[in-house]
Amino acid sequence: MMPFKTSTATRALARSYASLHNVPPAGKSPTAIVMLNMGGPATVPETHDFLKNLFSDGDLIPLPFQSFLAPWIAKRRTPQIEAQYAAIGGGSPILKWSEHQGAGMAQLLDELHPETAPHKSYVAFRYVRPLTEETARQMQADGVKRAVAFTQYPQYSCSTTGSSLNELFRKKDNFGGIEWSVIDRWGTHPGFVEAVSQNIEAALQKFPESARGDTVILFSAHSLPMSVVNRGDPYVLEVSASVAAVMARLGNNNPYRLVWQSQVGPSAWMGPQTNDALKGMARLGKKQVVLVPIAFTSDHIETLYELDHEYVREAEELGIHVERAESLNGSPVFIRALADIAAKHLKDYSAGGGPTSVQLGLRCPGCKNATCGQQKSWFARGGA
Ligand SMILES: C=CC1=C(C)c2cc3[nH]c(cc4nc(cc5[nH]c(cc1n2)c(C)c5CCC(=O)O)C(CCC(=O)O)=C4C)c(C)c3C=C
Ligand code: FES
Ligand SMILES: [Fe+2]
Repeated sequence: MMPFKTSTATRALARSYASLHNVPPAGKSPTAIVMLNMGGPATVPETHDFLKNLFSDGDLIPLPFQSFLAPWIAKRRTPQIEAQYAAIGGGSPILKWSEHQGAGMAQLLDELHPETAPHKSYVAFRYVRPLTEETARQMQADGVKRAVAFTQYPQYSCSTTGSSLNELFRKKDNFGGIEWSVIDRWGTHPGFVEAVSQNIEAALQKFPESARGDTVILFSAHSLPMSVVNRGDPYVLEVSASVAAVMARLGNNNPYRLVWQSQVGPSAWMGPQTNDALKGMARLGKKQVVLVPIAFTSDHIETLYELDHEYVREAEELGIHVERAESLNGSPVFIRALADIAAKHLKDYSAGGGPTSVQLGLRCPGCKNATCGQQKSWFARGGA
């Protein structure tokens, strides 16, 4: 234990010395902001490897005989999912949007927090390139000594952000002993809330003014298996908090519900399901709905295929007019929010704040995954 304590103390001392004496960062080594996300196949032929990596992730889907079952399930599922990526233009736009958002954020950060400039954003995906090892190689080539792991999932789930942090922990040696801190959730940040609200307002504008107040706002988030919810995963609570914050910002002028999409397989998942909720709205005589993706910051098959191709069409056949609020994608308000979140984190850290949120330290009451515990302790020591 002693070496950890010593290195944490040394880092804290160096940080407070630097902040008191305004010492510029040594050399030109950039402060890395590592944007963590799941990724998606950039082209249709990459779908199989994406699914294979996804079904091999025991933090997301623990399977018996995982290394045998994962390739088998992936192979069976590939044609159906390939067709969906083909239908949305030949691949997932997530890498394009992550690079765009990251570059905009890093540029703003140099102004907002010059003490840690230059900042450079990196993408680390969980299931497609650039995977953690590739990002680590690039960061080593750039001489990175200090990095912030910045989850791009606004709300924390052990199956998403937790999986990415576990993967960083497992691959830590590839980075060559750099100093880490973590931004693990930001689902009620005012800038994020503002960006989502503006996209909802734009969708509401598409309805005639006289009937706008009757429009139902349906927030749709990727569902979770009930086994994960009942383990004590914080995601459902945190998505609900985002919804409440957005509705408060919109003045609570419309009725709304939070519904859940994209469940996979036969087990019980969090509900109500988005498509059932739309049918329910039709049955209740509701004629206007704004559909809002709330748990993902760029377009992906769940918005472009599942929502736009399937649910919106089905709802319109039932006589409902549905407008989907745009995903955050290139929203300048959102990019500014990312920069504000990172700047505050770097400022607090320079002032002696901890490397992670207090909340990250607590494992789910039902957690049996030893890696979660090791990962949390390691990040709590700043990656030492
Ligand atoms: C916050 C978002 C997401 C949560 C929470 C989440 C949990 C979760 N997902 C699966 C299984 C699959 N997810 C798949 C695709 C997929 N998942 C998300 C987001 C969350 N998942 C997105 C954005 C995507 C699509 C990626 C893209 O298009 O860019 C898939 C693959 C597609 C399919 O086969 O249907 C699976 C499988 C589980 C089991 C889970 C919680 C434990
Ligand atoms: S599953 Fe939540 S901390 Fe391990
Ligand atoms: Fe998923």
